[in-house]
Amino acid sequence: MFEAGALFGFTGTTMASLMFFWSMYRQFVPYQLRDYLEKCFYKMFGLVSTSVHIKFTEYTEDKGLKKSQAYDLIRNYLSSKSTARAQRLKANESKNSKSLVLSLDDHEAVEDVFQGVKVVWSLSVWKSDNQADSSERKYLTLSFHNRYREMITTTYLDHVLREGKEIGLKNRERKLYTNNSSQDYSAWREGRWSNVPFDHPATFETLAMDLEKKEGIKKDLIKFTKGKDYYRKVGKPWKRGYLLFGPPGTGKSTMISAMANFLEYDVYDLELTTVKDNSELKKLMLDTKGKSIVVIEDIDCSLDLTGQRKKKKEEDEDEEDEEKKAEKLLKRERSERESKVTLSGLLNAIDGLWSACSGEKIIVFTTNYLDKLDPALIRRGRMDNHIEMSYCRFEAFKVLAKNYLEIESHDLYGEIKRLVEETDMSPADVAENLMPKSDEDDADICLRRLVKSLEEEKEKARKLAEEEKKKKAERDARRKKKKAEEEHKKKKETEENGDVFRDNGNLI
Ligand SMILES: Nc1ncnc2c1ncn2[C@@H]1O[C@H](COP(=O)(O)OP(=O)(O)OP(=O)(O)O)[C@@H](O)[C@H]1O
Ligand SMILES: [Mg+2]
Repeated sequence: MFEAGALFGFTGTTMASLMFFWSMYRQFVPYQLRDYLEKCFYKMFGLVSTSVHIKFTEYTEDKGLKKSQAYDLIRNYLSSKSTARAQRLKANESKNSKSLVLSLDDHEAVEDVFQGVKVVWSLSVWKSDNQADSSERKYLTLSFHNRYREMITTTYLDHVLREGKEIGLKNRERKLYTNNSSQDYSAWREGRWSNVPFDHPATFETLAMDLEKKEGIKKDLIKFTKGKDYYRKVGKPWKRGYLLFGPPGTGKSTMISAMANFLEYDVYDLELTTVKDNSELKKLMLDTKGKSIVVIEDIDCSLDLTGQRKKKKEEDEDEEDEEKKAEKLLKRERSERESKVTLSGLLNAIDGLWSACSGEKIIVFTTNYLDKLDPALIRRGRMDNHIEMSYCRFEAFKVLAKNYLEIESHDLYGEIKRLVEETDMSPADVAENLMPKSDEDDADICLRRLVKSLEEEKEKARKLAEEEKKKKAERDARRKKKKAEEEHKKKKETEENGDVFRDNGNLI
């Protein structure tokens, strides 16, 4: 009835009276009676009516009783419309119990306007007449004027489903997936992945790094998320690869969380060493959903991905001490025993992911040593954006000071600026110094602690450089001596051979 009034575009006092009548009717007439009356009304009204009704049931009955995806998407779409316009709403807790989600109450209707055309959505509940059967089925009815049949059944419904999907993705509880089975005691299993709610607090605002670089990354990410049509136009899958490299504690993992929070994506943390073989890896990759970041951390340590290249390099490093060599060999043997994933398997899995999945996806590799990686793995097209996470410089320090001490300037800033520019200290270490250790620790104490720490670090680096220089000189001297000995030996051998030749000559 209300639907009919709205659809026919009654205005002014007619509409006001109708609205009053409608709210009285809704308040005082029980819904069982209302359902009956409305059915009769529609039957009678249908004979002369020019309105069209489309029913969307909560469950589809074709393959057993299966939840209808379209119904869920429409409910998502209607949630915001209902909050703004419906008279009776239902409040539910969100999945992460952090907020309330309002939606259309049963037996309630809400109006929507699309391209100037009014439509009405109503939510009804069907209950079985059979006393023994207590089940109830919900359904949504879309009502509109027949004149707009074409537009509503195509453009409008497409719009509703698309928006519903977007809203659903936005409201969903984001997840951190892992393939590492040893960590999943409290996690839910979903196919090959287990998951826990993703609740990392890192954001780009709290990430300490060069501001220009940070803005560049944000812009790149925004461009990527809006690039659906562009990627289609240039014939590329809608994916982007990031390689984050830099020393430990410079914020590579923090950056991944900031990216996920910025884009509102899920995170798949792929532990390569626990993947059995190449085909398992491919299945894992294909099992990931859209709007997600697939992460492989410390890719240089995960597997012997550099193969022959690395072995050759090791042979060249004749100065490397035995202990280190044995440790590396043990590590490689262990990873070979645990996993049979190869470099080409990884490349294929990434390319499979690139081409076979729908929806936008980002893959991130992190490493402490860029030069240890095979060029094929990090070439543009696979890893489109190479981002260096560096030691804490003044810009990054200011962000950390703001985060940890809530200050934007201080007398010590000048000294700190000089020190951080000439000392390599990771943001993790700077942050540790800035963190108050007791209630008495104010900004002044924390900054002085940082200055002291930076000075110590500087001194340590100076001593280390001196030692390195000394070691290098010794190494050079050893090499020179070895070379001279070899040359001397060679010369001696040539002379001896010459003597034998002369002796032989004499004999002849
Ligand atoms: N750039 C940064 N901005 C803000 N906090 C940072 C930054 N870098 C490090 N931190 C702090 O230091 C901690 C360790 O950083 P993170 O784990 O991101 O380093 P990483 O580069 O991934 O190190 P690794 O190479 O050892 O994995 C973080 O929890 C965070 O608190
Ligand atoms: Mg890390």
